[in-house]
Amino acid sequence: MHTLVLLRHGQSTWNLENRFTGWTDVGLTNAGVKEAHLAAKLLQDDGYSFDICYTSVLKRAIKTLWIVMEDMDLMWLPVQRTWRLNERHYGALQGLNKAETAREHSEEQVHIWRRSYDVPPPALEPSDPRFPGSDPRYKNLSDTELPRTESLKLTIERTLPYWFETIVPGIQAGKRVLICAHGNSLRGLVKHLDRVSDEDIPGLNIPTGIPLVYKLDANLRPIESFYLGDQEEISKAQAAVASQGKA
Ligand SMILES: O=C(O)[C@@H](CO)OP(=O)(O)O
Repeated sequence: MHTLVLLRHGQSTWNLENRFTGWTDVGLTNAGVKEAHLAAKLLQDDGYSFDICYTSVLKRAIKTLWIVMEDMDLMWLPVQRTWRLNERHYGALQGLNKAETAREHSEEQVHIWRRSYDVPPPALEPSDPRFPGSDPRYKNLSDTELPRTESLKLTIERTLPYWFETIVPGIQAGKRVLICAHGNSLRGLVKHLDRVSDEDIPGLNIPTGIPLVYKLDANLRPIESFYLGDQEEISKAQAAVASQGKA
């Protein structure tokens, strides 16, 4: 049996301001830092440890991972950063307040943009400063890889190749893996692991800073999965994420 832990970064400044974030590289709030410390404690108290960590190239996930590694005295572990674990690119919605957007375009429309499987938000123009084309961290991406917007489907299409080519061989070789990433890049991974249907995926919300443990069989099929911590608080945190798109 293999153990895999998924962790969404702690609360970011734009989570707090309820803004569509996507590839915008915002930092953690003090509450987000606390969440990362608590995640480390939950992992340590239950005896988890890791051999390798994966994260995105966005500082809210990297910083969360650093805190967890430091608290667990695992700062020596190898860390691989990849744009393929970045948050889904939110296109022209990046920076807008979710509740204001719901008031302007309706809650139904915002729910479709946030949670539908294959409807991408409005795309950015390449001349838009939010387009990642001139950011040095993405200089090796091809024109087709550089997103102007992403649905969950498109996010999964760039995340899963990394999962299969890089992460899976490590797990199969017996490595205990921690993936510290984002709400929607992790929703894509959970959709794949749990075979969640396109119809059911809108109902899946991943809270910030709470370790999600998967026990996987030899074929990497889930035997069980569970969040660490107070289950009532976790349900509340999931409901709070779902309601961020209310007017
Ligand atoms: O804004 C975002 O990038 C994501 C995660 O914070 O939001 P949502 O939960 O609305 O997909």
